Amino acid sequence: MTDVMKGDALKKALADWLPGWEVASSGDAIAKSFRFKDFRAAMAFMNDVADDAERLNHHPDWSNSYNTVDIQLTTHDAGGVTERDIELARIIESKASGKQ
Ligand SMILES: C[C@H](O)[C@H](O)[C@H]1CNC2=NC(N)=NC(=O)C2=N1
Repeated sequence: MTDVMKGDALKKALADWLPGWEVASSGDAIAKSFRFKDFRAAMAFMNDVADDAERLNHHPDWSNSYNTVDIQLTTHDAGGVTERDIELARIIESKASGKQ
């Protein structure tokens, strides 16, 4: 199983790779809120990411309200943030870019 990332190592990974992502208050997840043009754009984004989540067998914890999608990523099996979350977050960044 992949190692859980914590503390400064996790903060550095976010600073280096994932602008706007933060460690959730629980410390067990990384989080970012995305805002799109409208509800349809938010749904299109979620469907787009869903295909990658299935392919990776790694799924976001997320919610939608109109044009906003709040995302938390954690590796449930490991009980914290792992490289798999960083990988999915990077995909999410690329899918969101230019659409917000
Ligand atoms: C059985 C199945 O492989 C696991 O439940 C997968 C599915 N998707 C998952 N997604 C996430 N985010 N964390 C997991 O630990 C996880 N585990």
